[in-house]
Amino acid sequence: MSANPSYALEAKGLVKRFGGITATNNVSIGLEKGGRHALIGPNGAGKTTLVHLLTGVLTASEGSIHLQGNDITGLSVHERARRGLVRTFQINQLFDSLTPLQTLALVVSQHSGLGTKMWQVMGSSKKVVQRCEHLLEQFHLMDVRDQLTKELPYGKRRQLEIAIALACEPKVLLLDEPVAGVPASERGELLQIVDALPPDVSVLLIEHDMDLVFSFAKRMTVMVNGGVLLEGDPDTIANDERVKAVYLGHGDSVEFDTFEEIISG
Ligand SMILES: Nc1ncnc2c1ncn2[C@@H]1O[C@H](COP(=O)(O)OP(=O)(O)OP(=O)(O)O)[C@@H](O)[C@H]1O
Repeated sequence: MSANPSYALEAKGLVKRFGGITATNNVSIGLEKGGRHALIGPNGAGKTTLVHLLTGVLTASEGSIHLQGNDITGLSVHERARRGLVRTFQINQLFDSLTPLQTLALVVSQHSGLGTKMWQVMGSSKKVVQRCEHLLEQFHLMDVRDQLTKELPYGKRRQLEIAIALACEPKVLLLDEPVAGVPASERGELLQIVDALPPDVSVLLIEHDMDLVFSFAKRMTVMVNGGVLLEGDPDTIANDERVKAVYLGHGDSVEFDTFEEIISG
């Protein structure tokens, strides 16, 4: 199946069945090159399943996925990441016991094909050092660069997660709930960082926080019951009665309150 050349990432007719449950039902989505696209929908709508299909964690029952015009439907997670499809992950225990500088040195040197003996690499490769410093600055981590990650405030950990993803030089970044669990006092810095992501990186944001969604996205896809209810610009989404009804129907108070505020302007 041919791909639309204006899309960095394009999924067509994705279906995922788990026994009798259809978690993703004929989903098509196109992320423009350099796009800022949000994927929203109530709990159980199928967002996580779709992300797993896009990244290759799950294999689609039907449908196709193209990255930069190339068919990646049958490729592994690793091969998709190597081609530039990167998802943010929660920091694991390995990174917890390192500092942000050590973590980024490890990721950058591995990504550059220099291996994981980071201190040798740090000492010998000016390129790795410069890239780490740039990332630390870009993600507001300079002040905590030498602190153990497990001791960082939660907001800084989330910033490091995005920095790790960017260290892999993605063409497409799947940004998975970047502000989930971050206290209000630490959100401002995180929002600035998300806003300042490089314009040439196409971003698909999966998020429940409607303030972030509406301040970030130029396009949105709303999923319900495994399918796409509507795709459009933020105004179209905010003013659509069906979208409003979905959020009302699910009675999710946090989403409903913020959504109502946005709709009522
Ligand atoms: N491995 C699985 N086996 C069976 N059913 C599954 C599996 N994974 C997901 N589902 C079902 O698919 C549907 C979609 O779930 P999914 O987690 O993708 O939704 P979601 O939109 O990400 O929800 P949330 O916002 O709560 O994370 C749900 O009904 C869920 O129970």
